[in-house]
Amino acid sequence: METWFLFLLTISISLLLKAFFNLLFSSKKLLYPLPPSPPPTFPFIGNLLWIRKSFFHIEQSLRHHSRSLGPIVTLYIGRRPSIFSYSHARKWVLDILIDALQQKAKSGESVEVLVHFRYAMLCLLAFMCFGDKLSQQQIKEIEALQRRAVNGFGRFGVLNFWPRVTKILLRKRWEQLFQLRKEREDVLIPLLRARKKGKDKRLSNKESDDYVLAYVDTLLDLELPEEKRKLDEAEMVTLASEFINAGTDTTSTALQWVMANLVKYPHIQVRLLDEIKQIVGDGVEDIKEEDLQKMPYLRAVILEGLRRHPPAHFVVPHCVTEDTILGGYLIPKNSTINFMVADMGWDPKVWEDPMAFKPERFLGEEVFDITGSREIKMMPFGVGRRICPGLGLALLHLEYFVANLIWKFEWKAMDGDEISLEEKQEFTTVMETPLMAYISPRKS
Ligand code: HEM
Repeated sequence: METWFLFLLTISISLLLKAFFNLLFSSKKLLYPLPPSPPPTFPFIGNLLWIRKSFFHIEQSLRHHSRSLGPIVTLYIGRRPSIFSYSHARKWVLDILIDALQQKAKSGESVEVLVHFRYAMLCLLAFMCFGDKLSQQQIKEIEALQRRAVNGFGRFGVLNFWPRVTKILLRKRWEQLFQLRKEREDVLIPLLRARKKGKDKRLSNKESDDYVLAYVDTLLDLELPEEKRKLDEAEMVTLASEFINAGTDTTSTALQWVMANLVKYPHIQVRLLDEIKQIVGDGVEDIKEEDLQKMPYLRAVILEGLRRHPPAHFVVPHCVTEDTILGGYLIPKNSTINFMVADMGWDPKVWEDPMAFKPERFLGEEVFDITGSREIKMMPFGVGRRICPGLGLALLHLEYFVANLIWKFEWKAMDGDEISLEEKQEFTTVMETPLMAYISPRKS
């Protein structure tokens, strides 16, 4: 009798709970549109992609149906005759950066460089994305949104799991997520519409030097091949902000690490300056992009920076598409895997004295293959078909800004200050103690 009673009690409680959850789900306040459930075949990665979709509002599963931002960015970058096409934008951003640093140099104060690097990269990527020089106010708005999104990665990450449950238990967090998305649309949709409106006028001006093909131009033209439809505004906002986010923090973090090492090891700074001087001679104002290719030591400094301090210690999670044996272990189909990017670059079996900053290890007969297509000794941009599509752009930006920063200023640590290379995990792996440097204009 007692068992029978317990059984009935359990059933009743379950039904009550079910009714309660149903009520909650149908309550107006909680009515956020959930995208379709995660695809069944990829239990974990499916959830990850699904949450990205819900976060970024790509309801029509851009990524799942073999579309992804990576190929779209590659498509975009590939459509320009060369990445050098944005030279004037880079020069514009370089001037903004140099002006800001010059102010600081005049005041004699030390500079927290990351703030300036981030702002400069954001101006540049926003220009490439929307095709226009945005005002300081617009850049600040995008920056604030970006910081909130990036900082929210950890907080919102938990919503990957059991979304139906977290919708009840972490209701506030879901609200914040959707609020963030709305604010982002409020800022970016007007930029998108302005670009769309000016399209015909721009196309009639296609042959002029001022013409630029912006990332959003390609999104406006794009038709999803499987679904035979154009992207909607929310999807474009998602992709535009992912373009900006993916390129800003990574590049400015890498730039900070390289500059920190050049401050810490003045002999490397001097050697780099000598190389630049040898190529461009005295008295030139800026280092031009076409000069960069003649500077092997500069390339070596950048590569050593990326080896020793890769901004991403992991890649985006990948999924095994078939059972695979690796190092004697079976990795079952559909497992989520990742790669220890930083540890690969620090492997003493591959790199001599791996924790030391020695750019000369990259000076040799052969040009180092950072894509890992011959052998993988390090992979700061990932490898294979999901390799970072911004790789070429990132290397160009790093070389261009480092060369000009060293050409224009002497960089020193604060008196008696030891530059600490301790790391801290944010969206990227940044310096725990941000670089504070004294800079003084070089006498040409
Ligand atoms: C120093 C700078 C950069 C570093 C270290 C870096 C690194 C990476 C890494 C490790 C990945 C993951 C690759 C994988 O999952 O296998 C990635 C993906 C990506 N990166 Fe970069 N990146 C940088 C700059 C850029 C720039 C400038 C852009 C574009 C403007 C960009 C756009 C992307 C995109 C769109 C993806 C996703 C690719 C996909 O889903 O297939 N990145 N990046």
